[in-house]
Amino acid sequence: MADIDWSRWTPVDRATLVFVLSGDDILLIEKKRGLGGGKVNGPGGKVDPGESVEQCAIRECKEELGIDVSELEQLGEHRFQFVDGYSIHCWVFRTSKWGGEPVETDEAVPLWRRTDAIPYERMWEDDHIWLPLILEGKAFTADWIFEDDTMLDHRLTLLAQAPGAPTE
Ligand SMILES: CNc1ncnc2c1ncn2[C@@H]1O[C@H](COP(=O)(O)OP(=O)(O)OP(=O)(O)O)[C@@H](O)[C@H]1O
Repeated sequence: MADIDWSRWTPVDRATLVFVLSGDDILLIEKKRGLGGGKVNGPGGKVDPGESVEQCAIRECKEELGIDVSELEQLGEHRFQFVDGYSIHCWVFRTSKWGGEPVETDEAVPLWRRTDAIPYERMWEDDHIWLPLILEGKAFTADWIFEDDTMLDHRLTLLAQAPGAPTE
């Protein structure tokens, strides 16, 4: 963390991640392409110009899985810095309200898993550190440094309430 001034940090991209919870189950995706292609993650993607993070979360769930999510709870905030210069500010939501049946699309394959059997070995290296907090409904902000797929450093802070909307 030493050589990054997080107070002046501005991301190249903003993005979202959404976790749909249903009883003991969580809805994940096998991402087919783009950043993290081949990995398991939640549905999500880059925020379009003029769009709020919540609007992005709803749109990405529709595009990637064909479902309509609502009552999104914004719980987490990630600042991912890659050593090649790329960076992404990611907003994490959870919900137990959705409509429709998840279907495979050009971007993703739906994957229901029990929350006690999340396939962390197929996910980004950071996920096992913070996804348990999302399951518990705990709010957090976290900073991460990655070199390609390898996590070099991180700092995670639990919050008393959800992180606010992006300011940049
Ligand atoms: C480094 N450690 C990481 N750990 C967990 N999740 C990570 C992540 N790094 C990126 N992510 C997520 O991966 C998605 C990529 O999004 P993104 O680049 O938009 O890909 P996508 O192919 O959908 O692009 P388009 O929006 O279609 O352009 C997006 O949800 C983003 O938050």
